[in-house]
Amino acid sequence: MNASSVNGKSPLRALEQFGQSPWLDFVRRGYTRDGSMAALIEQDGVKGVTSNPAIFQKAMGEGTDYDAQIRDVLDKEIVSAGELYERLAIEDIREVAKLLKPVFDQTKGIDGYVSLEVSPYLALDTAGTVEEAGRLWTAVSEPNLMIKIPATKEGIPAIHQKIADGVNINVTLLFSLDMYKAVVEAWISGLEARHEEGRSVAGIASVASFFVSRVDGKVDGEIDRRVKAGDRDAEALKAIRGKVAIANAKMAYLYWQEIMKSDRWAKLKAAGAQPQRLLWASTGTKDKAYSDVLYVDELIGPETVNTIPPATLDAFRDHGTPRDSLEENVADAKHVMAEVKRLGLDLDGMTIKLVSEGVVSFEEAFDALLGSVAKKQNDLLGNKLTETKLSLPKDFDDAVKAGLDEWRKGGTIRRLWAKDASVWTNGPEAKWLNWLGIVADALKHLPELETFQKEVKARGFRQVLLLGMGGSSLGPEVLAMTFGKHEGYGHLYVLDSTDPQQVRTFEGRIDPRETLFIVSSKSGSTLEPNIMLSYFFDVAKKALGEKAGEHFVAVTDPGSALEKKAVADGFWKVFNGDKQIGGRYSVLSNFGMVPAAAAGVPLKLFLEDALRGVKACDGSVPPAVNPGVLLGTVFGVGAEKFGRDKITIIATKQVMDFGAWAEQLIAESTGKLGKGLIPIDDETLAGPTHYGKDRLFVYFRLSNEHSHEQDEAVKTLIDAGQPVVTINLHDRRQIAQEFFRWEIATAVAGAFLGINPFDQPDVEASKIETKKLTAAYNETGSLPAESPFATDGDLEFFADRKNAGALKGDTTQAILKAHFDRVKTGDYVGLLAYIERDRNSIEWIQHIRLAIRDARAVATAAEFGPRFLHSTGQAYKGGPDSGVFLQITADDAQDLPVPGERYSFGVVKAAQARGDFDVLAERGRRALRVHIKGDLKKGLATLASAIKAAI
Ligand SMILES: O=C(CO)[C@@H](O)[C@H](O)[C@H](O)[C@H](O)COP(=O)(O)O
Ligand SMILES: O=C[C@H](O)COP(=O)(O)O
Repeated sequence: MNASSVNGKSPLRALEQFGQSPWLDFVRRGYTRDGSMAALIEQDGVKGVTSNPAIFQKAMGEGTDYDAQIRDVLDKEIVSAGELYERLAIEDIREVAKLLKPVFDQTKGIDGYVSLEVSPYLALDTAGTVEEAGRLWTAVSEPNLMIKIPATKEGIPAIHQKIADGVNINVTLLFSLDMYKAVVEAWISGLEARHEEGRSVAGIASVASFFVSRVDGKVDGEIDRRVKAGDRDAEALKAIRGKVAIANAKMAYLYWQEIMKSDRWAKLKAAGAQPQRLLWASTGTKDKAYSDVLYVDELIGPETVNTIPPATLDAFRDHGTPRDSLEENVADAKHVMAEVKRLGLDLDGMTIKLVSEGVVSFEEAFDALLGSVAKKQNDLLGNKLTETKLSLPKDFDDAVKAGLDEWRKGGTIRRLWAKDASVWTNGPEAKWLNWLGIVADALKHLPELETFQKEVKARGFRQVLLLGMGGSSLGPEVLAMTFGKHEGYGHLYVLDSTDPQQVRTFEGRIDPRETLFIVSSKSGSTLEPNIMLSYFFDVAKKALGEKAGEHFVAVTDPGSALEKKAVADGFWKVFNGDKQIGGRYSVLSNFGMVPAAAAGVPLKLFLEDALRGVKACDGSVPPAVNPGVLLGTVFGVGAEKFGRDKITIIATKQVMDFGAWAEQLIAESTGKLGKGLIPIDDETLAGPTHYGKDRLFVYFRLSNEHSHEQDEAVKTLIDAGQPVVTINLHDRRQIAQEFFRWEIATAVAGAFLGINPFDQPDVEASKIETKKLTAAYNETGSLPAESPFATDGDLEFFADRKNAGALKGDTTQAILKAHFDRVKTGDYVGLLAYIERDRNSIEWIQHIRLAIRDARAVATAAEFGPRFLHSTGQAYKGGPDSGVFLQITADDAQDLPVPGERYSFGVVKAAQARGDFDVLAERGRRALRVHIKGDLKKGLATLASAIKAAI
């Protein structure tokens, strides 16, 4: 038996004789399950348990204790790291609560509690704390649970509220007498509020966790600093070293005794309330010069709790000195406090600092904890998640790490999820963020989509033709290209052009009698889908008569002109979008899901994959392991710090159309105010010498495709020091994950660039210019006259005065040479072709872009109008002034009328090209338009030779 035993009991067991309840400041599943915790309760008289983020970080961050439950959860559900942590923590807390229940019963609810802390991220958020405290209380649902709320300024009203709600509360991070007084007030007034409302105040337990050792840590540090600096009060300072924390705690106890004598308390006590006890926390000795049981020995007194970490508990059991120490030497304690004042030690300032440091250190512990949980989750999910590998030069990699840490410290991904516009420009961003919740929403409405899918199948459509632009067409196009045709469903075609020949080609691919037409337009007022609708409705009417509407479905925002038209024309169905989701962020909403349903894509599986992406990018997943933040940080840091703003997307064959969607997302979101990222899609891979230092490569790779050659080529780039992000998809369906991940990444990159990633001012500008021109046409029957500044055979050259002035020359080659000679290192060349996007023209434009890239080692973009106007067009006009553009227009061999309009498709396309050019010119961009007269094929061939000769 130990020398300090009392009445034959171990020092630990003896504490109860002095009215103190020892609690254990520790939780770990293995410890609970292997009987160790039960032994402490039974043999050592431990009467309660506390947890905190740091404790859980140690428990969950190491070992395999939690793997079985993690596996079990992941088998059944798709969850975020935050949700997973909560499941684990709740299970731990419930298991401990069960072990402590006998103590709770025996002590009639005085002891036997286990504490679970609200997220430290909410420490400065009253409403969030109130909500989470209530949620955790309900989720654990054990009578002997205490919810821990920190004693911050914002925590105080939450404490009041939750006590009034009848929740057991452990107030944590309490360092000063003043704050303790505020806590007591919150507790007592919370009970009073209940009492006044006639609700019972019995059985509501509370402790105020007064932190001890950290106070000495802070004060002693200051004392040491002053002594070292030769302070004239050095001796007096040394005399109180290691004594302030205990004296401070004793002052709190004196205050508690006063309260217990107050009339306010007497009333509540008479009504059956139980006192809020002081709990000594942070009682492990940090300074090795002191006794390892100092903060237990000296703070023993009636109606108190000491929550003791395991090592201190062992030490106290071994050589603690139980005695009534708390009320001992009170005069000395007062003297110490007086000395603190006299010696000018700023205890108030230090305790304020301790609170904020305490919050930060719990946040950091929580970050680490969630990081470990996310990592474990990723490991266990394996191939169910896409995989990302960064191959960045050292300085780039370091800057990315710094950027991620900046996001971690700022809690920025949580702020993004909370729709906090200060992440970007403090502008109207918050109202464009409903895409964050759209997948969960779509899953809720799955039955509606599945019914539609069944009906489509039952009606036996053989083709599905989607009419839409940009955000309304590019996502569906990825689905069509990536997933192909599904048995029993029609082939999905996506038309996003006003080129008469292109429209005609699509018309030739369908039979209106067996086609389902999907007209997609968020605004419902976009020119292209409206005229495509007029045209194809006419086509359908001719084939189906009055029943034409039954072959049409509209996807549009509620109340749009398209919705009205759809109703008036007897469309089969109208699906609504969400007005708080912009087009390019809408693929996982009805804008992607309706065509997916019509094409027979397995919706549930697709959305579940999308949900995996959502959960992986959740606000609870720390930046370093959050795939969205990671990619966005690489983009943002690459552009801002290294000038690597050409996001060059290399993809394996089966997933290559993703680039066309990503291109719009990136360019339209970030390319504004002279800043931005320029996506370079589908530019065939070459050797390192063809690339400048402005590139960042993303290798989007379906792992089961045979892409050995591409892999090797990418490796060569990495070896040559080019930065490459490799994204491995294990299944095509994981495109769904990547959709969401790239949306987050774009929003994150936007934050790094300091722009609003949800508007598109310059796209609007060209729409206005086009409208002016088509309106003029409707009035006059022709577009405003224009004349080329030069003509060479079948090629005519147009430009604004400034560009024309810089492009002097009589021959095609001379003009083109002058134009391409304006290309500098770090620039990119954009070929903007307003012609039919068919195999020949795609081959032509690819051939030319590669020739330019190889001759000038610059990035190239090959785009078709008017499609790109709703996509990269934003960045070309609003982004960095590093683009050199060659617009290509041509005579239409055969125009196509737009039913009900004076203008034709050809006129619209011409107006769009001119509107586009006018805005480029107005923005001072280096641009030239070449118009091919007569035969297109011949004209393209002439142009190709001239370009090659000019570069
Ligand atoms: O607040 C409670 C109990 O209510 C404790 O769990 C408290 O968080 C811990 O005692 C401290 O965080 C431990 O502090 P320290 O030993 O790291 O200074
Ligand atoms: O990216 C969006 C396009 O500009 C089309 O807009 P919309 O869906 O309102 O027709």
